[in-house]
Amino acid sequence: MIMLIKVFVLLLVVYILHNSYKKYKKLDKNELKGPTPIPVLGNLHQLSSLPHRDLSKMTKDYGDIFRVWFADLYTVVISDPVLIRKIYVENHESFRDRPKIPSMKYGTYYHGTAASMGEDWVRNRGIVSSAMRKSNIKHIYEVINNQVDVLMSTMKKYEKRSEPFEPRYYMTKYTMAAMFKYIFNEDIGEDEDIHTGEIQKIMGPMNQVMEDFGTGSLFDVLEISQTFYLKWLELTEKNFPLLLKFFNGRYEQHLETIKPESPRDLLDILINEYGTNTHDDYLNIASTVLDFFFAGTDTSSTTLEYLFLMMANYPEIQDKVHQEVKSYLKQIGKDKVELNDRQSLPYVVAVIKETLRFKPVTPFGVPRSCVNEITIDEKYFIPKGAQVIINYPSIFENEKYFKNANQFDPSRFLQTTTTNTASNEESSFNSNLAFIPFSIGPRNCVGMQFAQDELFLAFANIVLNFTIKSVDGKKIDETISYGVTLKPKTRFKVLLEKRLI
Ligand code: HEM
Repeated sequence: MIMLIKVFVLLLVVYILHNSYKKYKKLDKNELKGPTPIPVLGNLHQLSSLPHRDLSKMTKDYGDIFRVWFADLYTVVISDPVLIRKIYVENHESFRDRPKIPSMKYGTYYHGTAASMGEDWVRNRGIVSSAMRKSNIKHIYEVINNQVDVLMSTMKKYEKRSEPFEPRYYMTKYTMAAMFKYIFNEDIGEDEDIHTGEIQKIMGPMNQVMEDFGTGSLFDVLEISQTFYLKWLELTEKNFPLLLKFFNGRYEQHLETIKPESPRDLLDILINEYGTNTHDDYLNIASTVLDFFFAGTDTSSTTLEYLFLMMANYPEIQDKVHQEVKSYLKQIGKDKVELNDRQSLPYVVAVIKETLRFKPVTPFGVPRSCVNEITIDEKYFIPKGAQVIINYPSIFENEKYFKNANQFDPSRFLQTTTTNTASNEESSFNSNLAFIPFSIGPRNCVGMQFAQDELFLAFANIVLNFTIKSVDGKKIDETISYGVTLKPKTRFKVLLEKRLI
């Protein structure tokens, strides 16, 4: 027994020595600065329940680009838009991959859009971008527009009954129903309960997956446990199989009824583009569909939830939005906002942008990985395999780019100075070079346009029709809680009053 303990202690000492050597050895003369790590945990012990805040504080000590150790994962944190451009745009090829950690691998095995790597990603991204173009703007618009009608009808019922309305529930339903229609050509009834109907079949397991390993697990970033953790997920994790089962039902139905020459929805287009010959084709289609649900529902619905919160807390801004929409529609003789009205409603767009800035939903976006060692600007060395994350809240709170950054002030987006080098689609939205909620470069958010359309149509029509007020006449708590998305800590309700159009 004593012998056994001795062997164990010896192994532990060797492990800690080896682990420390890895963390303390000098990598390069241009090595990034960062807080001193401890063996095994690295800097994890320095992170609280709001890690983006802790990393923002570290920016003050170590600069706009620094390194932290998430246990054994060397991580580069960037908080400066100029550096992000150098990395994500000018050196895109060196940073286009995702970290090879169990939670990224499990489930999709690096298939689809969000988790694939290298040339596979180039092909997948090409297919999904082309599929989105083929499903054409008019179709996407119709999908979203119909969901706005359903939403307005529901909200009117709440308003008539003077019953408090819960934005989180209905904004989830709105973005989920839009996704169901866009991907499966499937209608979600106005009366369907998201906790018991079709939506729940995907949302339940999806939320559980995000809760279980979406925000990272120690086993994910400890080298010694990675193989075991992946195996453990494969053997015990129950939600991803449920997601695949849900997808399979739709996939089989589509295969039986598809007419390749007239695709009905995104799934038909993906089947046409990938084909159905190999298991890889199947995994790419399944993963792409699940990526859209994971990346494209909670992000948009949480932003809409924040829009309700901000409108209730800033009634004068809400009135200004209403006035802009109302007087414009009066001029052109309409009673509903459509997508082609966007150019004529700059304040509506400014309020959406300011909400994305003031309450960013993705604290770190989706992490990237460095493919080959590289030195940026001849002074920032990034080793091969390093994880790279953007600290979005830190950029959006930077006074250098956003004056009076701690104030909710949509008017900052009315004075536009285009000083960036982004693509046309990006630069028309990112009028301030630091305003990059959808990331930048070739691997930015593929659903950026979809999200903007969803937000614009819902928000403009809501504020046109209703006054949003807090239930008790006081300000609603603006505190956030950390997760895959940053959400309002309190699940709030609002009162809706009818506006005279
Ligand atoms: C407010 C809403 C949204 C925000 C703030 C947002 C933000 C982001 C960010 C920051 C990334 C990471 C990009 C990178 O690696 O640099 C991303 C990726 C992605 N987003 Fe969005 N997103 C939103 C809505 C959507 C929607 C509606 C969809 C689908 C229709 C979508 C689909 C995706 C996909 C598939 C990726 C992975 C892209 C790739 O790896 O090539 N997102 N998003």
